Amino acid sequence: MAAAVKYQPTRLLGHVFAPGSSRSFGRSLSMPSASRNTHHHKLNLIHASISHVDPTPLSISDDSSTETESTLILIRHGESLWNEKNLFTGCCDVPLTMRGVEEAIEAGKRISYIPVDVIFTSKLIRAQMTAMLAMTQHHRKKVPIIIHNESEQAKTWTQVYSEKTTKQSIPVITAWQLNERMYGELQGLNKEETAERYGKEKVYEWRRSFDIPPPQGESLEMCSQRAVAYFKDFIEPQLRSGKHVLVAAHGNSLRSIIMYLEKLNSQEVTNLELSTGIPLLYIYKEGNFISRGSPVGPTEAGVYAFSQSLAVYREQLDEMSHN
Ligand SMILES: O=C(O)[C@H](O)COP(=O)(O)O
Repeated sequence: MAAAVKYQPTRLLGHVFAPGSSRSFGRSLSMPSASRNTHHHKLNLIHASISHVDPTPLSISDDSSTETESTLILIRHGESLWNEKNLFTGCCDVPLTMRGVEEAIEAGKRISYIPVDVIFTSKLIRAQMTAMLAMTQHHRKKVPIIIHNESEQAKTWTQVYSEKTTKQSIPVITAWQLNERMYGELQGLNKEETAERYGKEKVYEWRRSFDIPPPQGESLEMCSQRAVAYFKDFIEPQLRSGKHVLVAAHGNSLRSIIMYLEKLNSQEVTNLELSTGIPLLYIYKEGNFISRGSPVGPTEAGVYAFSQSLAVYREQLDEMSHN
């Protein structure tokens, strides 16, 4: 008999996608075989940098089986200074505004009781700031620490020599493959002026279509070829091993990943919009991704009780904070 948990199911608010029940996908996600040495080398480096991390125990013990499930949280960065100026940003590296900082902290509150064992983010400061600010709100109080594997010296000079400290840390992996899509000759241009110059339809096509790139830039399809490949090769294996993952990235690199997770077609992804700083929650179980919309608040029971193991984890944190 499943253990009774304090947090009872309530309907999740703020579904980002079509309202209604969660959508799980029967497709078993097999990790593509990696042939390139650099790829294996990078995979080993990631495994090495987080192998010490024991997945936060989240297992359901019930009559039928002890199934392990893991959580995936996706967050688009908070508002950036160029978002505020309505400029195309792409791969330009600009920081958050104060509002973006507040959005990141609010996002952190909303996921503050959901387990995070490893964080993936892009090479761009607005996504890295969002990840680090969000984690200041987490009740587990582990320290996110950016992993530097870019050279042998970087690895040596950033070595942590305390097992206890290592166990109290969350590795943060930065990857250019998660960068925002490169907006080419639109980067730095004002979106409204660009629409006046090229026409609203053309700019909408560049911004939201799947396979039409902006001038000298990436289409969403081109972006997904790097972002989704990275997700499959480096992030999915972590989920499969039971680790709970937070990905802090960008509007389009995340749209391409969600297109993969939700099996959206090129028309559906055109209609997919991601707000800045809103966390999206998925449960990964037996190779399937179950979309759970966006947690509205840290106390929202629905986030924890729709998956009993999350509810148990929530209670463990409550007990930790009372001890
Ligand atoms: O790169 C940008 O300008 C924004 O991050 C996303 O822009 P978009 O909403 O036009 O894709």
